[in-house]
Amino acid sequence: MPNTEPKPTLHVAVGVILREGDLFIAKRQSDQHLAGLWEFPGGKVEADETVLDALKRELYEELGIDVISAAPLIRQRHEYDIRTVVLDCWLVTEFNGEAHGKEGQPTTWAKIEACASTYPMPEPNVHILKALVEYLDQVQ
Ligand SMILES: Nc1nc2c([nH]c(=O)n2[C@H]2C[C@H](O)[C@@H](COP(=O)(O)OP(=O)(O)OP(=O)(O)O)O2)c(=O)[nH]1
Ligand SMILES: [Mg+2]
Repeated sequence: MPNTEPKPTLHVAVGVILREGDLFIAKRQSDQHLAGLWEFPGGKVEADETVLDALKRELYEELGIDVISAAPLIRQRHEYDIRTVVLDCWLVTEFNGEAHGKEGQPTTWAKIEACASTYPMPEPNVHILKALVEYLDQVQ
């Protein structure tokens, strides 16, 4: 029978964490949507939160870091078969603590060029990486 449930839209706060040219990425776990792909850490924005609040909460919960400085980079919408996501991506350039996978997820610092190739990523992340490279070209 076809699924007639309306497709949910998730608003997701996403942290593009940059340190000395490398990005901090995490592997999605086997029980998650898009399992096995590498992502920029983050998670759903709750009803009572700003995106920045959600970003800070998620990066503390997932990586144990305190965000000091972050700025909006791109908002990328993508339709999956089971859901639509609105990825509200922020560039994080200053934080306290040593980022690590607090929830047992594999993590690594990766070169920008290795993201989405050596480390396979979800489709919309290609647009996020493009926005990052364009932004860095402007400011450097
Ligand atoms: N965090 C994150 N999610 C991404 C990225 N690219 C991408 O398509 N997504 C998708 C995967 C999921 O469908 C959705 C995030 O929702 P989720 O439900 O997995 O979020 P979560 O488990 O991390 O959230 P939470 O329970 O921690 O609040 O966004 C990305 O780079 N980072
Ligand atoms: Mg998450």
